[in-house]
Amino acid sequence: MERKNRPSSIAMSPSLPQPTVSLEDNIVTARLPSGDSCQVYLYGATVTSWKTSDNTERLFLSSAAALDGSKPIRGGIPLVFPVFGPPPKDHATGQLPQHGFARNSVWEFLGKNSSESMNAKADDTVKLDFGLSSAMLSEDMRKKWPYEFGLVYSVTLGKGKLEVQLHVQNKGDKAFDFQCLFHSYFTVKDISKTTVSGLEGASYVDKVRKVQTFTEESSDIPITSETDRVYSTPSIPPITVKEGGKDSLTCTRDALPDCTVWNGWEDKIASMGDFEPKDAWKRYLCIEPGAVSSWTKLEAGDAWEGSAAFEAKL
Ligand SMILES: O=P(O)(O)OC[C@H]1O[C@H](O)[C@H](O)[C@@H](O)[C@@H]1O
Repeated sequence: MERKNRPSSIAMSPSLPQPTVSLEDNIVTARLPSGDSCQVYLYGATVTSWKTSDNTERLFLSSAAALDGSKPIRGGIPLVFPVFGPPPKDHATGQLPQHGFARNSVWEFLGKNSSESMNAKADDTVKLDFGLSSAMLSEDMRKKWPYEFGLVYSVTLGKGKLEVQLHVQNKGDKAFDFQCLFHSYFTVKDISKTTVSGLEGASYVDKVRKVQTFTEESSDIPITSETDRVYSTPSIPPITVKEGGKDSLTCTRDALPDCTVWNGWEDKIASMGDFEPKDAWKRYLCIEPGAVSSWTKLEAGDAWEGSAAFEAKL
């Protein structure tokens, strides 16, 4: 018997606009139907751009940043692993470069995962995964840090939001210590009208005042001179950047007890060859969530995960 084409009894949901993701010239670009977008270089898995739907660039990127893989990218979100700052000479990371090797290694793009596939109504986030393992390091770097590891770095773009998450796995047969941090450079309109709240009561190491430890007394910290502080906030409250008294960005954290607040101010920025334009110290602030005030020990076979979510408010 001849079968007639009949309209399907299953109602087809109208197709929703989807996030787009492209990989071109070793740069991954993601865009949401809302207009939010981000860009990630495979070099360092460095997020170099995060734009919200109003087309506002939320990350500061130096116009003199090396984007050719010759040195870490100045601006965006360089990833610090397995050591923050100059490595202590008496530690297993002692031979590594400042801030480790993650920001100057070429990562692999592992693919995207949009929320649409899990929930047909949601088309407003896309997760980009990047991988780096010991086998991908140069021989020189493997000698300097001879541990077997696997990193998965996930960057999730949402409406007005960007979340970064690092998963660290010890794939070898000996334990290792690490530190990690998201070295995020945010744009601000005017540093003299910018304050940071959420750190009252936290202890901090002040690198400008020759590495002394203090307790933060201010509920709203103004940035009025060179600032380079590593705050330790075990209770992990949200941190808020305010501009002209209004919330412009919030940062919530998971498993990251520390946060560096850095602005090099006029003289230090003048001495940094890859930081341009020279007056841009007035228009950026680094808020760097991480786990850096002590070492995280990862036993053979164990894994660890930490994340930070940034939400644009203005
Ligand atoms: O020049 P880099 O190695 O990228 O470091 C830039 C800055 O990173 C962190 O914020 C440190 O706390 C600062 O002391 C350092 O100056």
